[in-house]
Amino acid sequence: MLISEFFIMVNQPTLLSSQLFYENRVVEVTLNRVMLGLWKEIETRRKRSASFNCISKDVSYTERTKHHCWRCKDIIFHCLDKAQRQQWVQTINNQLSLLSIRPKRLLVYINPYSGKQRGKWIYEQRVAPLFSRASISTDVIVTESANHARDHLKTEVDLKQCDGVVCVGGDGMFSEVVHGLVSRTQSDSRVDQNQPNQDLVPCALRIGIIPAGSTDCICYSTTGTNDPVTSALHIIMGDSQPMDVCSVHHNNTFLRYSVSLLGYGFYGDVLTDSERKRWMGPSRYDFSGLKTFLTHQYYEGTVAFLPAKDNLGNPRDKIKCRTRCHICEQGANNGQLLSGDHVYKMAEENSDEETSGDGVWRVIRGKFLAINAACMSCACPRSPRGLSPYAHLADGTTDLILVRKASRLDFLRHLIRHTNKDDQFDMSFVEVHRVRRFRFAPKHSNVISEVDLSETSGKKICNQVCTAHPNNDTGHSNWNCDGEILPHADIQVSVHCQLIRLFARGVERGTTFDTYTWSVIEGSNLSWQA
Ligand SMILES: CCCCCCCCCCCCC/C=C/[C@@H](O)[C@H](COP(=O)(O)O)NC(=O)CCCCCCCCCCCCCCC
Ligand SMILES: Nc1ncnc2c1ncn2[C@@H]1O[C@H](COP(=O)(O)OP(=O)(O)O)[C@@H](O)[C@H]1O
Ligand SMILES: [Ca+2]
Repeated sequence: MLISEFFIMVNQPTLLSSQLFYENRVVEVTLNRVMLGLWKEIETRRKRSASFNCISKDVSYTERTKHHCWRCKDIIFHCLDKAQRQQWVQTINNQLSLLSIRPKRLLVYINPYSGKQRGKWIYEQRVAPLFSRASISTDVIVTESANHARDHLKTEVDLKQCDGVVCVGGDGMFSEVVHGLVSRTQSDSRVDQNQPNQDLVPCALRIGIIPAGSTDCICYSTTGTNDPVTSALHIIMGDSQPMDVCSVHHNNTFLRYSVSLLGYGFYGDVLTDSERKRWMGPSRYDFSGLKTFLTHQYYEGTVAFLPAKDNLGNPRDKIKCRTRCHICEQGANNGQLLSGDHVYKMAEENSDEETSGDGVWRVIRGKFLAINAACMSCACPRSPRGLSPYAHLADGTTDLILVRKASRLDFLRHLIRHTNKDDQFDMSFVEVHRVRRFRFAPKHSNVISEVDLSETSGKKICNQVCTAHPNNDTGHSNWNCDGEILPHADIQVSVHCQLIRLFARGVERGTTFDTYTWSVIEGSNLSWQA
């Protein structure tokens, strides 16, 4: 018998209690009602013994490299006789069948070219054996070209035949799966994605990420690590983490969705340059990053944004998004309130504020080294706290970071702060706002005057943009949208609160809950503590 997690809560009704043998000692083992586990019977040479394997978080969690990592651990008990073993096997089996949150059938897409091109190896060697031990059946597709996974999900798959979709690769591969699933869900529900203000229908299936990419920011920000085994165990356990998705439009035409970084200026230029250097693997970003830094290009334009409600905090409040985050809960509640009542703030007469049906827009013009929107922290191995360390995964907002023109040295100081504990926003040329929607128009935009004419705020903002700087000709940058280059610089962005769900549970607080430990208590009793 093999159990891969044994999670026992105190004060729960006891289902089964027996004296078993553990490492040559007699121990009292109690099975409580709340027991999460995966298991299957295994052949054992000793007919009168049973073995339990436990999934627990790695007890060596104090080592920094092991932080937030989960590992498979084994505990072996020996039973007195076959009947006792069968009773345990059956009781646990019954309990497991009640855990409907755990996926039984998964659709897996592997990008064989992600990162260091080890996606297939990582899946086959480290993940597939765990799925099979958990009795999860899989349908595995190794992609043959870009957008293979997206188009397959959009048109071909019978989504009712699986309990979740797994992508093996980087942020780009995750983005493909998100596009496939979100678009499919909208077309099945006859929702038009081209309307920027359209409420979208949430996706029913959860998505799992087995990290094998170059940045792995989405996996890292939702689990606290980029470890494939940890991700596999989150999938097996049936964890669920809601996540915001930004829709990006140009001229009332849908362009793309984004879940992590939307970056114009610095990150757009890094990506544009790095695409030509894919052969370098993940280090292309460092190379292009250095090159872009030395180029030190700034861009002129106008940003207009709709601030988030005050109860969602602000990007510098030091409240981190953690498992079962209260801010994200508030965000979801706000969303429900707002759909019934779009006006939450009275218009104020101010030349830099525009009113629309759902609040007060603020308009900022300037010369920017970078304009970044982080819908989540964007923590990744390169920047363990991320682009916006206090951004939330599922609050319905994105943190809009405006980095104005500054000296090379100051910009370098700002960049370096992404890699240490210093506050990257505490600099005179950087400002950050928590927003629900925003627009950007580069200077000299011809197109923006046509943007969303149905909306009062849109019209006023566009007029301002088009008349403010009639004769400048600074070049445009590109938007980096989760690692894809957007074809337009003029964009409108709306955050859709909790549009998708991941097989993850967010980053957990501290270390006490991180570890499931067990101990043999004096008198040969065995108990577990969470
Ligand atoms: C001086 C060191 C400065 C380090 C600054 C690091 C900031 C890193 C923030 C990263 C945010 C990542 C957001 C995620 C984006 C991904 O969706 C997206 C796609 O990922 P995929 O290829 O895996 O599919 N990835 C990206 O767009 C890559 C962005 C990575 C940017 C790295 C920039 C490195 C900058 C180095 C500057 C060096 C200056 C040195 C001067 C002496
Ligand atoms: N079989 C394939 N051949 C070429 N490109 C692919 C294939 N499968 C997926 N892609 C594309 O590769 C790009 C990068 O994928 P990703 O998994 O994010 O790797 P990385 O993190 O190294 O950038 C994505 O834009 C994705 O659409
Ligand atoms: Ca968010």
